[in-house]
Amino acid sequence: MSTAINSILHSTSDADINGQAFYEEENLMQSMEIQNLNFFYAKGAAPALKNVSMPIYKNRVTALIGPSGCGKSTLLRTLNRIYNLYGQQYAEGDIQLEGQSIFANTDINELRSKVGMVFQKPTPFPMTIYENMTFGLKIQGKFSKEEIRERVESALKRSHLWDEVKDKLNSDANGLSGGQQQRLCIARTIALEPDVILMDEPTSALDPIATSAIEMLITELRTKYTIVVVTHNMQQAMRISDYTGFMYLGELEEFGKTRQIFNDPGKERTRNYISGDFS
Ligand SMILES: Nc1ncnc2c1ncn2[C@@H]1O[C@H](COP(=O)(O)OP(=O)(O)OP(=O)(O)O)[C@@H](O)[C@H]1O
Repeated sequence: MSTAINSILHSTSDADINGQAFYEEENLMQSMEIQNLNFFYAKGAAPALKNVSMPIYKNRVTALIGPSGCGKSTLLRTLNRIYNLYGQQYAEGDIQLEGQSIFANTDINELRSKVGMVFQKPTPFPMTIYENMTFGLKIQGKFSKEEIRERVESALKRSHLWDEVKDKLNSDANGLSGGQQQRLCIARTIALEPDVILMDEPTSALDPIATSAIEMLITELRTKYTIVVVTHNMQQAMRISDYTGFMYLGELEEFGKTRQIFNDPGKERTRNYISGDFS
């Protein structure tokens, strides 16, 4: 399947337990496409990802689930080539972003501004709230002061943080609560206006109220961004994602609409995992 043919008529019509067809989606676009991807942490090492192929649909939330060590974070980290920071690690196969290979002639900074990342633990830089927001924008070197100010305000508003921080933009970002710090990290990513936002267990360090705020934010953000989220929390995957990939031992065992994966998985192993028979 080529990303050049970006518009996909998704015409499955599997029935749910009540006999309703609810898996249909029309005119679904692909933002990224992972094609026969293998990943190695070192030369000669066993692959951590084996022949993974899957679409990442535009303006949808895709959850990656699976038991510990199955390769969820590894797969996420290939999508903006963050693994390139570590010398020996390499990927084989291809990943396309808007129809272009991210491996061919790619300016890595440009890729990372198009495919932003939010980590498990909130990681504000040791700077003020405002400086956290402007850091990436300044590195790009193409925005006026006024444009930067506008982007900061707009991203903080979209992340529902503006009202809480607008009077203390020059305070240390580490003075914010964990949930606020994570929303700041999301806002910082959004300020760069990426196409895709990668989130690696973005709520696992947060309490239930902060978790709920981030989940609502993710659901809202998908109107503008494509989101890929790694989660161990099956309820969370069901609440926030449109598509789910179940991984097992470095392979993509099953991929589909979240409702289908959770209501009517195609594979015994997926069924066992989501019903808690192994973790
Ligand atoms: N830096 C590394 N060097 C070598 N091997 C690694 C490294 N990081 C991960 N691995 C291995 O790659 C495989 C996939 O790990 P990965 O962290 O992607 O799994 P995961 O599904 O995200 O796990 P978890 O749910 O526990 O976070 C595992 O076998 C792991 O041991």
